[in-house]
Amino acid sequence: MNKIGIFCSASQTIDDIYFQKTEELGKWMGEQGKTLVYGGANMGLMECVAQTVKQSGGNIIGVIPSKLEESKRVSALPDRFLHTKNLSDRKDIILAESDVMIALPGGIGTLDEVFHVMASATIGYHSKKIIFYNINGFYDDLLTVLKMCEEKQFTRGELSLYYDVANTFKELTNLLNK
Ligand SMILES: Nc1ncnc2c1ncn2[C@@H]1O[C@H](COP(=O)(O)O)[C@@H](O)[C@H]1O
Repeated sequence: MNKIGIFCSASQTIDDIYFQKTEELGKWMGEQGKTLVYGGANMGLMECVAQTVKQSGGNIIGVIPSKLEESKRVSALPDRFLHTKNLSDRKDIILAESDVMIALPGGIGTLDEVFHVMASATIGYHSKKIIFYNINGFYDDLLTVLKMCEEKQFTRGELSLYYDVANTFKELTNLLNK
């Protein structure tokens, strides 16, 4: 798993623990020579992971829609940019470029990306997984809702076919090393 897609918050005002855990992941990715594939913005956990991947020797691909390019929120860190027309094709390009994807804590943008990846897997477009990095139990409530959908048979089979959960950094790197 060399190319790792990351979906994560663009917010600057979240608790410091999310930045610390993101830095730990970015450092590991750089040291392992991994490539980060992400949304390419210079904000929040996105810029944080890109900075630490870069400092530790990894490569970075930023996938950036034209509307965001106009907004001056584009990071200077990616080694390569892939330009997209809109948010929808960006999700497909991040998916196509990544071997596996991680959901760090995030808001509506992150959740949109995660659900796009899982929904397209359920109908056979691909067989790549999302790993929820459950820092501080951030995804506990969402995971409960997914389980409830499964128990009430609103899903086609077990959703755990499409995602894994890492509650610790060790669990995350074990999944990435599989
Ligand atoms: N301003 C943005 N620039 C680039 N990418 C963005 C931006 N806002 C959202 N994204 C994408 O969505 C998530 C972050 O959204 P949150 O609502 O903060 O979770 C990130 O993975 C970007 O790909």
